[in-house]
Amino acid sequence: MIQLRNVSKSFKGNLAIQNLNLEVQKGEILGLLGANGAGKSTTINMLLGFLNPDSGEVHINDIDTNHNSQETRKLIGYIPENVNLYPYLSGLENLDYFCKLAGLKYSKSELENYLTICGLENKVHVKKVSGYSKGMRQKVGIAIAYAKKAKVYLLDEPASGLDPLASNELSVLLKKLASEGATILMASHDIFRVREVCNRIGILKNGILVKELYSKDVSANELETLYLQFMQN
Ligand SMILES: Nc1ncnc2c1ncn2[C@@H]1O[C@H](COP(=O)(O)OP(=O)(O)OP(=O)(O)O)[C@@H](O)[C@H]1O
Repeated sequence: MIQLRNVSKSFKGNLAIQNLNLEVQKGEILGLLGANGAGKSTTINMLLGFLNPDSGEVHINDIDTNHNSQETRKLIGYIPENVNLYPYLSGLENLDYFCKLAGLKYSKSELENYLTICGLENKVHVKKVSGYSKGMRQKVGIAIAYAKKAKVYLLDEPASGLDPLASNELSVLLKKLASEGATILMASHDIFRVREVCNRIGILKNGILVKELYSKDVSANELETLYLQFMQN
């Protein structure tokens, strides 16, 4: 579970996050929408324990990320927009390497299975990552988190630059992870993808959560209109 309570964060006197209260339950996918500079990455960086809030509390599964970041990071799978992998290793070798770094030793068939579950076609498991598309690298990134038994997934702009098929595959995978009990927060500019994949949506503007709603309560067009209204006011 993710919890932010009355969180504020400023950089050199400029407020990036103002009094943010946000919860994402186990099994839920929350989409954080907002323009450039709204505070989405700052929120994710506080959840990762890379930034400390000036005030308020940030918890992952009831553990404070500010004081126990090593512990909370073990619970988190972080998927940045561009997943960083070793290009001259295969997907399988990358997964093996990152699992070993985390102290996990899996058999080849277990590693293959994680990649397959995360949607990477069997025939490319042993191909060098340098030839992978962005979507394929993302699947390996998610497989690494999955193999590490992440409880919480944080995704920053996951759908950006993906073609519609890859983007749809990502949605299916995230819903599957949530159905297995993962807590997922994704920051995005993609109103339509967020509505399609997330149970709940938060709109951030200048570091303030100006709206929270359930995806089922709005059509894509209504969400777009609402979002634009907030951005223009
Ligand atoms: N390390 C930093 N030093 C100074 N200012 C920062 C730093 N990180 C973020 N900011 C500022 O905090 C505010 C929020 O930035 P943040 O990167 O969280 O927004 P964002 O919603 O992720 O934007 P984008 O969609 O462009 O990634 C912005 O005004 C940004 O300039």
